[in-house]
Order: sequence, then structure tokens, then C-alpha cells
Amino acid sequence: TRSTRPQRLLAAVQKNATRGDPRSVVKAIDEFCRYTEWAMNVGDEKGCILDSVVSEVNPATVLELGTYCGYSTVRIATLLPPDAKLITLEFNPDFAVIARQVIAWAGQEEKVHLVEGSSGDLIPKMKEQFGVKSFDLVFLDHWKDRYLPDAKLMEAGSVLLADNVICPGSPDYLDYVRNSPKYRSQYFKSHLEYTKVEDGLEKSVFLG
Ligand SMILES: O=C(NC/C=C/[C@H]1O[C@@H](n2cnc3cncnc32)[C@H](O)[C@@H]1O)c1cc([N+](=O)[O-])cc(O)c1O
Ligand SMILES: [Mg+2]
Repeated sequence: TRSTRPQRLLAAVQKNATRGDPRSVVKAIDEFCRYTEWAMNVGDEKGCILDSVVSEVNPATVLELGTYCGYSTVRIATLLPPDAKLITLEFNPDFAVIARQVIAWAGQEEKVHLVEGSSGDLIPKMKEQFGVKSFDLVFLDHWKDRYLPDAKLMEAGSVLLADNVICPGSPDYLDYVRNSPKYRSQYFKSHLEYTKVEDGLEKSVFLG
């Protein structure tokens, strides 16, 4: 049967990236998605904004919602100190299988804990299951209609960084974080990965 897009993306990583070199994995995925087959990774342009926010927050604990193929997982993990923890949630087992191999190829397994399941179920269990009361940084890049309900599950002090607030868009989430006194929100204008369409990231600092 025909391969899936994540399988073709992984094959491109294994063919073109150097094992243990996370930057070469990021580059291989970006080249594959730009010149061969588009895929919904945060991409190189928005990825640089993601990198700058991760470096600024310098988090000890990170939660990523929506692993997909592990592109942003690798970008974030590469910037974390050895004792930092990145928990990434993915409910599609086929995507999880691919992401684990991309993360391994990049040599980032030690810092990454990929948990299979849905954010709505897992976030309430974070404390008891992983001993993490709150995260220093949360990267939201999963189904756009889950951003707001999941943000409300996590109001325990952290910086939220959301992908795609313009395209495909998450209007209810954007309205909430921009108008709630609990957040100081900031928009980073960019483009939808590998295209000229406008998109951006929204960084929202929880004020308590
Ligand atoms: O739709 C987009 N992203 C949805 C991402 C979805 C990914 O997160 C997982 N997931 C979903 N809810 C989950 C809940 N819990 C765990 N994993 C979950 C899905 O299994 C998938 O791996 C998207 C679309 C475009 N686009 O141009 O169309 C561009 C982008 O950058 C995007 O991120
Ligand atoms: Mg996205």
C-alpha cells in the first residue's frame, strides 16, 4: 500500500540528515517540505521565532501539544539544557511511531518524553503521572479548536506559545488570551510554513 506523508518525511530524514545532528534533521525536513511535499511542521521561518522564545524563557519543563512528526520537538529539545524535560503529547499512534524515530535520529531521546494520548485527557493527569505541577513553556500546535479548552486546563503559571493563530486560525483562543486580564499576549507576525500566506505565533504570559 502507498506510504504515508509522515513515512516519506522520515525517509527523507534518514536519507539526508546525519544521525545525532539535530540541525541536519531540521534542515532535511524543511527541504523535504519546501521542495518535495508540504507538511504541517512549524517550519523554518516560524521555527526561528519558536527558537527565540524558547531561548528567552529558558524553560526547565516544556509541554508540546501535537507532536506530529517531531519537527518542533527536535527544535525545542536542541535548545534545552541536559536536565530539562520536554513532554510532547500525540494521540495518533501512526504519527507517534514516526516522531519517535525522528527524535531518535536527532539524538534528543533523553530530553523528550513522547506520551500517546489526547491533551484533554492527559493534561489533568500531568501532576500525578509526571510530577509536573506546571510547565515553564507550553507550545500549542494541535487541533486548533483544542487550544482554548486546553489553555483553560493549564492556568497554572506558564508561557503559552501558539502556532497558526491566523492560518488555519484559532479565533476563540486568540480572543481569550488577548482580552483576559490573566494574560499578557504578543503576536509574532510570520508566514504559514513553506508559503507566502500570512500566519503567526501568539506568545501569552500567564499573570496569575
Ligand atoms: O491542523 C494543523 N495542525 C493540527 C495538528 C495536529 C497534530 O496534533 C495531534 N493532535 C491533535 N489534537 C491532539 C490532542 N492531543 C494530542 N495530540 C493531538 C494530531 O494527531 C496531529 O499529529 C495545522 C494545519 C496547517 N495548515 O496549513 O492547514 C498548518 C499548521 O501549522 C498546523 O499545525
Ligand atoms: Mg502548526
